[in-house]
Amino acid sequence: MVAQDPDVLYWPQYLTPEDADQLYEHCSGALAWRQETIRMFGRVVLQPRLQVWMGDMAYRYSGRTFEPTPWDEQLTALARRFQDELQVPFNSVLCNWYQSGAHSMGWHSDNEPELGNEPVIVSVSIGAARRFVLRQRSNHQQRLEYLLGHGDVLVMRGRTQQRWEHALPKTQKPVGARINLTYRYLLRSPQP
Ligand SMILES: O=C(O)CCC(=O)C(=O)O
Ligand SMILES: [Fe+2]
Repeated sequence: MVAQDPDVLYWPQYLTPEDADQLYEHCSGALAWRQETIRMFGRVVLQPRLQVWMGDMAYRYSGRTFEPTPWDEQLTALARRFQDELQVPFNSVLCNWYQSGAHSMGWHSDNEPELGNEPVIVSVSIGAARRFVLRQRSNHQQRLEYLLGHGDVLVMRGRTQQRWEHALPKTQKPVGARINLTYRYLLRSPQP
């Protein structure tokens, strides 16, 4: 079998609009959202989004360690659904809240060593639709783009994190708020 490159599954409206509405209400109200700082080129800057790291272990990226908040019941139920669907375990979820078009996520790969070689990352989108873009590391002209809407799920797996980067670009257009949940499996806690 030829390996998919990138290996991306896209399941539009995986959640019904009603379930997605309910999940949005729940997440926006019940999670302990924070606007975190990270170190970028030696400077400490606020991230252009709110975040919650949830799960069994701490997570380390961009020079910071994030201690987890305990599992939420609804987000645990979703993790079980994805485990059944994809036959791989998930023990963490990074929640991102983009409150306007000015909130974004820059180019990166989810390639921290704790995620292992070929991580399976499941991304759930709720709220306003936003562009999600992938580009090949070795050729930035090679791109793939999805408009991730309310209830959509996108899965990245195989060598996608090794060979591709992804981003959620800012937009000047007036857009509503969007919450994104990315389920991951951490092999171990980060090494100090
Ligand atoms: O918001 C998104 O769709 C992307 C989130 C993402 O790439 C991440 O959390 O690593
Ligand atoms: Fe990512």
